[in-house]
Amino acid sequence: MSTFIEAERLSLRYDDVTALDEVSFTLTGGKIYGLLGRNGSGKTSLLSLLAGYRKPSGGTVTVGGRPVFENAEVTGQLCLVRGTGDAAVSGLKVKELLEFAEHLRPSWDAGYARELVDLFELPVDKNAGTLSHGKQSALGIVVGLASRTPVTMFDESYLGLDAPSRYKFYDALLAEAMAHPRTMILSTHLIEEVSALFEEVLILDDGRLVLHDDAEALRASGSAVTGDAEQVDRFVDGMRVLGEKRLGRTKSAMVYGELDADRRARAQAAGLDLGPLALQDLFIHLTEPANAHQGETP
Ligand SMILES: Nc1ncnc2c1ncn2[C@@H]1O[C@H](COP(=O)(O)OP(=O)(O)OP(=O)(O)O)[C@@H](O)[C@H]1O
Repeated sequence: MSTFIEAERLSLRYDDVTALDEVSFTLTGGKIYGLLGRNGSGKTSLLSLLAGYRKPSGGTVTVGGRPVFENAEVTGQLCLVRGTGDAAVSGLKVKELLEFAEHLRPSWDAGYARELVDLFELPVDKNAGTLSHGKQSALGIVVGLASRTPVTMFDESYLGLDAPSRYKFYDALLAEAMAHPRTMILSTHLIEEVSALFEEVLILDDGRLVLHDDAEALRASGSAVTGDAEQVDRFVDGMRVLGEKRLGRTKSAMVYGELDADRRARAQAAGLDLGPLALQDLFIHLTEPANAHQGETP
């Protein structure tokens, strides 16, 4: 199935709350997409529309050119894992829940599911609803990965996972994306941890899409300038500074825009380090109330 995803002026309202406001984008598919946004920015709302869980209040969303809502041919190819999964309400044992997931997904890989169950040390005979928060998240991740659906979405699936388990998830996701390329969308606000996985990034703010771009291009769209605070201040004077951090006499300033050879030589002469822009800094800058809704560039 083609996983070309197209949203056209997509809106979702809950009574008087506009959760998504005329969001438009095209995802060509076969990549790992990062969906970023602060709490309440509309990430879950957008994923529920992409998964066909809800009907848009306005606009359209299609996968492979076909509308998603109430279209079983399309929704059978999609898997959305929400937060800690839906394990708590199922009343099923872990192994029964996995059998149920297998029954729903023609693309399910049972051998891979067993490997992941071992990786996350899930007790298969335990009632899924009695698992710890983190283990329920891990179960959701197993369902999402082993489903091998052409479009797989993880809505803040790291919730409750401890750091070692989160890194197991990131490693498994990357290995899976390389071995079985498919469209994966991850919503998160733990940006620094996962940003290296993203090939494209979408940032929502207050129900609007404020940025959609290639992750590499974003990292290259600016620089982190680090060194002696006075030298940094002198160097960035007149440039567009997205954010700053200071530790004692050392300062790091995130600047937007390409640095030409002359600027780079000046940085070197002043003993300053130049690194790529961190997606997290761009995210914070774009979603700060003072900077909100200013279009597709920082
Ligand atoms: N069922 C609902 N009824 C009414 N309002 C809702 C409902 N679900 C979400 N909202 C509202 O819609 C807006 C977007 O919420 P959404 O859950 O999509 O954001 P989010 O980016 O996923 O947030 P978070 O990171 O906190 O999970 C918020 O203002 C939220 O309060």
